[in-house]
Order: sequence, then structure tokens, then C-alpha cells
Amino acid sequence: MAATGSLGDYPHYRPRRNRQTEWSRRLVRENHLTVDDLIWPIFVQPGKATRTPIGSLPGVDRVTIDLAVEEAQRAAELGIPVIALFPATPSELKTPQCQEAINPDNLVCQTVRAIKEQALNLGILCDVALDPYSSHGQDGLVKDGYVVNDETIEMLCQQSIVQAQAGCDIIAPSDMMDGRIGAIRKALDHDGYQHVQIMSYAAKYASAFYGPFRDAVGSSGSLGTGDKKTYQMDPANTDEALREVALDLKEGADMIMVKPGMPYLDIVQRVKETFRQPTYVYQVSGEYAMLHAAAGNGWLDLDKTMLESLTAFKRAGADGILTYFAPKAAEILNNG
Ligand SMILES: NCc1[nH]cc(CCC(=O)O)c1CC(=O)O
Ligand SMILES: [Mg+2]
Repeated sequence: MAATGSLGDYPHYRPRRNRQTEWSRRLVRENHLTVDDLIWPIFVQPGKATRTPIGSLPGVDRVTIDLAVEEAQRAAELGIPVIALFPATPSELKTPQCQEAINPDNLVCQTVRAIKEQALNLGILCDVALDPYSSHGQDGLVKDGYVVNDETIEMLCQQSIVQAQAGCDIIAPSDMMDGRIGAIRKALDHDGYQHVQIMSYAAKYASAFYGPFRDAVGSSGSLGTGDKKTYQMDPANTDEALREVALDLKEGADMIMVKPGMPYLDIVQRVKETFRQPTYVYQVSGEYAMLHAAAGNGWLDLDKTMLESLTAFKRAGADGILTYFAPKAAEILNNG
């Protein structure tokens, strides 16, 4: 009844009638993608005035701080609300104890400060996890081959504090340690950062779609044949995602994220329907690479598949999307 309304059956009711014209399709459209939905991930590297292409992420470069400032200005001009910063730490600074993560002058903190000086109408999100700083490529500290939870959390709290000190607006823990949202909230509040938001990577899966990202931050080599299955979620699970989200909301997450995106739209929908909280989705590096590769072969239309995939996230219930397509999508959306 609800689905067909009171219109009756064919030939009286013809769903195609509303699809006849462009204006009518607009009139009955249920979901809209706008620039306000976009979060743009940016990779930062040391040095000056240098862009370095990332082989497995065509069209995405690692940029030095001066160029990251320009990208931030471009984001603000395009009307993108938030950028997400990811550091490509030089390998000589990567250690088993990940001390560089809590260096107040590390690459990501320097970048946040440089962008904040511009006083743009733009939020800055910083990932919290140890993998950009670890010589083993894991998101946490490793003891006897196991990524240890509680010792890692202490590092994550300090990492959050140095990022908040630098001016980061949104702390985004992507590490999947248990209890880290509550601990980070407490640490931020204790140090006077009550206003700093937390977007939790709450339902983050142990996915094979992160490959190009690990190339971009240089963690794939160090991770080697290792995996993250003892802390990231099993791709076979869905009820578990609801439990993870419930915990993070209870611990103080302001926003929650599902990751990856396209193969996990069912999770996005369940999370949104269950909690009705600000829900984000990460269209990860492998998803971006996959569309690019097909388009590069002339098999898919890049702009159309990009916009369709982003709209699908909205349809599933996402309030926003982290996507490497953000600047390209924003340009298209701004030009009508
Ligand atoms: N904890 C780090 C982190 N933050 C975001 C991504 C992946 C993003 C992407 O693939 O685009 C990862 C990689 C991982 O968990 O191994
Ligand atoms: Mg959790």
C-alpha cells in the first residue's frame, strides 16, 4: 500500500509518467547531493612547492604544506565544508613506539597551523591512529605480535591533544581500539578542548579496499603481509556495526562513520535508521581507484559514475561523504 500509494494499478497508474521530463524528474527527486556533503581528504608530505603523484590514486597528489594551504583555500572557495589531512611521514621518523605521532611539531600539526593562519570558513579534520608513524604499519603499539589496546589509547589521547593544540576542529579516530572515544573525549575536555568535535570511525572494516591509501602514506611496505583483522571489523558482520556505533555514541562521538562506502551501503542505512545521528561514509581509496581504472580504459564515464556513487551514499542515509572526488564533484555541482 505505502509503496504504490492510492493510485491503483497499471494502466491507471504509470510510474513512467513522472519521469518524462527533466523538470519532472527534478520535482520528484528524493535525495540531493550538494557541496555541503563533501569532505576532501588531502595527503601532506614534507618539503616545499612539490606535488608527488600517487600511482594507485590517479589525479591525487601528495602535497607540501604550502600547497596544502592552497588546496584548503580552493576547498573554501568551492564551498566544501571540511578537509581531512593525512601525513606521509618520512620513513626515518617511523618507529615501533610511534613517537612522531605525539610530536606537537609533526607534519600534520604544522599543516593545521599553516591552514588555520588563513582563517578560512573551513573545518579541518585529522585522523587519529598510529599507522602513519609506525615502522610496522599497524594502527597501534605492538607487543608480542599483538596490537595492544590500552597502551595504544594513551598514545591516541596524546596525539589528539597535539592536533587539537594545533587547531584541528574534528578529531577522527580511525584506529578501532576499544574505548578510545571515551578516553579521547576525557583527555580533550581535561585540557580545555571541549569544543573540539569527534568523528569516530565507528564501523571500520578490515577491508582490502584501503590499498592505494597505504601507498599514499607509505604504510603498505611496512605492513607487508600483515593485516588489521584483530581490530578492524570482519566484512561479514552487520549487527556488530550497530554495537560499535552504540558504544562510540555513548562514549561521546559527535559524528560516526562507516568505512568503506560502496560495498557497505547496507551498513550506512542500518546505522542511520537505528541511531538517527550524524552519519558519514568514507568512499575509500580503492573505490576511487576502481572507478578511475575503469574510466581510464574507456569502460565507464567517470563523472557520471562518480556522481551516481555519491548520490547513492545520500540515498542510503549518509549526511556526508569523505571522498577523493570532492574537488571534482564540487566543481560539477557548483556549475549546476
Ligand atoms: N588508520 C589509517 C587509515 N585512515 C584511513 C584509511 C583508509 C582510507 C582509504 O583507503 O582511502 C586508513 C588505512 C587503514 O586503516 O589501513
Ligand atoms: Mg569500537
